[in-house]
Amino acid sequence: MELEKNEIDKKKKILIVEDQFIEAHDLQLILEKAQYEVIGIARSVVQALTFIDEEKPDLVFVDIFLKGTETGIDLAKKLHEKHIGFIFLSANSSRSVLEEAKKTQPYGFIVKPFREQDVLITLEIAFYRHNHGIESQMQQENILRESIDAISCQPVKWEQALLQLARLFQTYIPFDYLQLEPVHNGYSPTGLLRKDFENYEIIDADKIAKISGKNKSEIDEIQSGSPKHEFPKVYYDQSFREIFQNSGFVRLIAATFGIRSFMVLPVRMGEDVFNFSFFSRNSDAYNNEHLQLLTKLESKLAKLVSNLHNTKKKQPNIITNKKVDIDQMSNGFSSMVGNSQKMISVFDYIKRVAPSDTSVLIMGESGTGKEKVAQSIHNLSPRKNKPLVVINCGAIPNNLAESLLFGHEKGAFTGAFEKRIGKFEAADGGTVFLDEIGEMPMDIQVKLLRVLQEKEIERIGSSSPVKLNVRIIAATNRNLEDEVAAGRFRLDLYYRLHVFPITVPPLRERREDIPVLVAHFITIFSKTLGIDEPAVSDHALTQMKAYDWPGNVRELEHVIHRSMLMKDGNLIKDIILPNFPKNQGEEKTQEFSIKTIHENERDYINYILKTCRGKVSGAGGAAEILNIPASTLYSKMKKLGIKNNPLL
Ligand SMILES: Nc1ncnc2c1ncn2[C@@H]1O[C@H](COP(=O)(O)OP(=O)(O)OP(=O)(O)O)[C@@H](O)[C@H]1O
Repeated sequence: MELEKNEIDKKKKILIVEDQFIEAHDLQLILEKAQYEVIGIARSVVQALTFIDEEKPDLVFVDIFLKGTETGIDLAKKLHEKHIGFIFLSANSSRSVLEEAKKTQPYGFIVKPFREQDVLITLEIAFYRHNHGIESQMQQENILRESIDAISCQPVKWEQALLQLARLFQTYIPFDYLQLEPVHNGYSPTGLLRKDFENYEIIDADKIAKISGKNKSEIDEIQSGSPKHEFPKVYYDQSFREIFQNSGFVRLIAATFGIRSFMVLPVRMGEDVFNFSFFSRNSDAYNNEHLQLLTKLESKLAKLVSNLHNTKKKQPNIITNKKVDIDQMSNGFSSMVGNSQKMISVFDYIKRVAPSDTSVLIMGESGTGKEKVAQSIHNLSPRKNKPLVVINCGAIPNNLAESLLFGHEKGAFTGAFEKRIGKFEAADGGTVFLDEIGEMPMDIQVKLLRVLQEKEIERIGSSSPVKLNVRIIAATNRNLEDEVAAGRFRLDLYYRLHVFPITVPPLRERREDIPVLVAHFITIFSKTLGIDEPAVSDHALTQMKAYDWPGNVRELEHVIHRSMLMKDGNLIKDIILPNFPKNQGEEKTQEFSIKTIHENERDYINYILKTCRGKVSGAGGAAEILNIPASTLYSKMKKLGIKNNPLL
């Protein structure tokens, strides 16, 4: 960890925010002994902010529970906005507090009473994460800059370039609808609506008119009557509700595509302004980091737009409203399928993390596809032509673990007749996938930490370490935080691995994926069995969608295999489902997670009503936004059992 040691040599400035005198003092002694400069001890958030303004600290230790009206979590939110790293100190590790605290993105947690070594290791990790964060932000910016330049220089059509841009942005700034629109020249936008992981539909003004049921002149009017965006801004929660009320245009887009947050960057090109608007169906899709990244790209985007605009003028006959396959390349996803929003997010994360050397921690229940995710990351990385070595940490006998992972020299122990290369060395240049990392023995965890930190291993019986270049991907179906709390997993290792977490959702939370997974497994098994692909009856599909899938995708795979062996003719009529009691050990949210049209309609009306604070009729009311008479809305609400609460 050379980087951290050098940084420590520069005497990092640390602020302690802790109202317990003895604990604050102990911490100060530990830090000063380790050559950190403690700039002060604040007893409250107000005091802390004064210290922060006067002497910008490099890192802050924050007690979660502080005297006064504001807690350590309130301070953490402010530190996050100021890009100052912080570590929480807490005696209380209740899950709800931990969840709240985690949302503020701390660099670490220390549970009181703390030991000196816990403090120092957590600090090292914190500085590593801080530097790593800055590094990866710069990497993202560089990749985007270069790629936008590359798109600008290509002699491609306007829509093709936009699709490339959408694909590029999606990895760094997620969106469901991206719109590029000149501000002064009437309403002639080009929008891209995400259909699934790789497909976008081009939406122009005619299409918006068609989908929203308004004519073009009405839309022009809405557009010209809506406030213009002067500055780059993120709109979510309250600010989204306000702009929703004030801007007919935002209401139109939100109602047409089910949008709940957005971010806009006005790109200036001389007198002209061109808005880049990213819309999402998630209410918390965008943050200030996204905005900063986007703002830094303004000049590149201006150049791109002026190039594209010129191309567009020369090509009046562009084809719009066409579903375009954005990525003709093979996607590298190790034959993973899924088109639910949740799996599309997983694919986005994979694509984003694959090119770097960042460690990845994949979490999810057994059989959800964690190993597939690891394979995909490897296949999409520059290491793809080097080995991917899979190690099942739960299956290694304790006494053999070290030799198996790190190798041994000849004669290192009784029975070591020959020198043996360990799994890590075998993966040099490639990736090590540590499956079931939660089951790794404690003494091996220490050695793994060393591989991660110092990038070297030592074979048993050898006194000289071997330098290694491996990327670590780990997976677990256990809750590692619980394992840490129970003393079975090292906190420092957890933080080292948790740099880029990906959670693979259980199948019961993405039942929309069942038809594509079924089709996928049918194709595979038909090939191996040498038979024609059978059809699946509606009844069988309904059975599968209603089942809880405690064994996730692996269980679905087995069920399809069994059903194909027992099928009647060329049709799978019934599915033989294992006799698991429903809800076994798992929380069950709904009988069917795929919603009916009525349920969707009810959710959407409820959402609009909430946005309009319960106002049904008149200007700015839900009926106006939904573009239906108020009487129709009232009868729909009655039919769908919607009770309006004007205080919402
Ligand atoms: N999205 C997917 N598309 C296609 N096949 C999948 C998908 N997800 C999982 N599978 C298949 O389901 C089976 C289980 O997947 P995998 O082994 O990756 O799960 P896992 O989460 O690593 O399981 P475990 O926790 O038991 O190690 C495999 O045969 C895999 O090919």
